[in-house]
Parts: sequence; C-alpha cells; structure tokens
Amino acid sequence: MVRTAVAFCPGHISGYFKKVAGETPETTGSLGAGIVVDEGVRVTASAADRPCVVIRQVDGRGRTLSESTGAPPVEYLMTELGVAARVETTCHLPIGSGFGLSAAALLASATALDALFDLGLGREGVAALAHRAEVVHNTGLGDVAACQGGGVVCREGPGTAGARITRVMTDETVHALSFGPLPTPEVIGSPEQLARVAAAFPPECPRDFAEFFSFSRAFAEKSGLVRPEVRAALDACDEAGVPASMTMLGLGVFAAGEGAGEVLAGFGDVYPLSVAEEGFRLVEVRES
Ligand SMILES: Nc1ncnc2c1ncn2[C@@H]1O[C@H](COP(=O)(O)OP(=O)(O)O)[C@@H](O)[C@H]1O
Ligand SMILES: CC(C)(COP(=O)(O)O)[C@@H](O)C(=O)O
Repeated sequence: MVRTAVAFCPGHISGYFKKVAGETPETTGSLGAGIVVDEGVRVTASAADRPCVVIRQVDGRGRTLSESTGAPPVEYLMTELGVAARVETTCHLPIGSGFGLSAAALLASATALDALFDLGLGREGVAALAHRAEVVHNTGLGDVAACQGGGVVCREGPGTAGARITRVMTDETVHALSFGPLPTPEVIGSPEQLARVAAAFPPECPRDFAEFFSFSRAFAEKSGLVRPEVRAALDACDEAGVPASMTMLGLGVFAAGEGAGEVLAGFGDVYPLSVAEEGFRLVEVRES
C-alpha cells in the first residue's frame, strides 16, 4: 500500500510591502497588503528513500507544460522535519512572477508532509515552518502569513505568530498578466532596493478593494520597480479607467473591474482569478 497526502495552497499577489528584519526568521517578515487568489500550488507527497521534489507547470486544462526537479526551500522542510518523501508540486500560474508560489509550495508541502508522517504540527506549526523556510531562502517575506487564510489581506506585523492580520472578502475578479520573473532574492537581498521600497510603503491598511489598488499603485510608482513592459500595460489601464498595479515581485500587472481583462489581453495571456475564500489546506490522504 502506498500512502499519498494531497494539499493545496492559494497564491498571493502582493500589492505593497516593507521588510521587517528581526533577530530570527520567526520575527523577520514584512508588513503590507495583497490578494490571496484561488489559483496556487497543489502538492502530492508519498514516502521515499530520499527527498525528491518535482515541479510541474500545467496549462489551463491541466496538461503538463514543463517539469523540473529540485527546490531548495521545499527540500529544507524535509531536512528540518527529518523525513524523506517524493513531493510533486503542480501550478498553472508562472513561478517567480509575484504570485507567491514559493510560499504556496511550502505551505502545501508542509501540510502534506505533516499528514503523511503524522507529525502533529497543526496549522500553526505548518505555517511557522513554511515561513522559516521562505525567509531562510530569501524567496519571500509575507506570503506565508497571507496564505493562512483568504481575502484581500493586510499584515500589520511580521511572521505568522501573533502578527495582526485583517482580511476583507470580495467576489471581485482580478485579472493578472506576467511578462516574466523578477527573482525575489535579487530585490529583497539588495539594501538599496529595500530602502526605496521602505520609503514607498503606505503605512495604513486599505479600507476597501479600491483603496487597496490606489495604495498599491502609489507604492509601485515610488518603489522604482516598474519596468517598460509593465509601464505600457499600466498606462493602457489608466487610459481605460481600470484600477491596476504591479505584481510584487514579478514583471506583471494585476487589474480589476470592468474592462480589466480586455485591456490586459492586448499585452499577453491573462489569468482571471477569484479572491480565495480560504488559505492552505489538506485535500486528502489516500492509500492505493
Ligand atoms: N510551484 C513550486 N514548486 C516548488 N518550488 C517552488 C514553486 N514555486 C517556487 N518555488 C521555489 O521558490 C523559488 C522561487 O521563488 P520566488 O522567486 O519567490 O517565486 P514566487 O514569486 O513564485 O514566490 C524557486 O526557485 C523554487 O525553489
Ligand atoms: C513581495 C514579497 C517580498 C515577495 O513575493 P513573491 O515574489 O510573490 O514571492 C512578499 O513575500 C511580501 O512580503 O509581500
């Protein structure tokens, strides 16, 4: 009999953020706001002789587009837990493009490993471990905290333990577009970039969806991260009166409201996304 654990975690589009450098990974993270989206990473895990991670990118119909092996942050989870498994991650959204997929892969993997090996970590233990892996590898700061639940989320403290996190639910559709990756470690590992980002940070939580967009856009403009292709798409949204900003940290744009999908379609493949109602979760444990 082979035991397989399946878990899912939604992605997170960060609209704005500010790094908080604590003494430990637990107290390190970011403040900021973003949208937890219904697409993310699905993980299947089964015991193996040695740790192995397979990353699969699929199209809208679930057909495999590419497959690669090895993901240091996910392997770190297994080292820390002292377990060995074959972990397969599947996602449709592009990796490295500001959709928080490293955090989603970590939360879904830790959830699946917890169930597979009966480790008793629970939601808080899973989130704490995933956050540590993310911070240690510089692949993100606030996405794990955000993906503990759904909604338009504002984080007023770093990390997953005790930070004030508020969520606003909405049935709006968000349209997102990616021109390619913007490697997270390059930005959050650079003191100059972080200083600009910190100076651009709006210190309040947005009251509603519209304010989330205006705060995000003001941040994007001041952050110095907008590149020409992103600028062209933002300009087109402005002309059409569509609220839009840049996916942090990726070379992409997200927009909402009437006409958002049509305007972005002029620039590439658009992902229509719903705001997620809940965060990471175990899907099933099956024996076959
Ligand atoms: N779907 C995934 N499955 C496994 N590992 C992933 C996945 N997405 C990201 N990662 C890990 O995170 C690293 C990229 O992190 P990052 O640039 O922060 O991506 P993102 O912006 O999508 O969160 C990858 O090199 C890989 O190690
Ligand atoms: C913006 C970012 C630092 C990285 O996000 P991503 O590239 O999606 O991993 C995020 O973790 C945050 O703190 O808001």
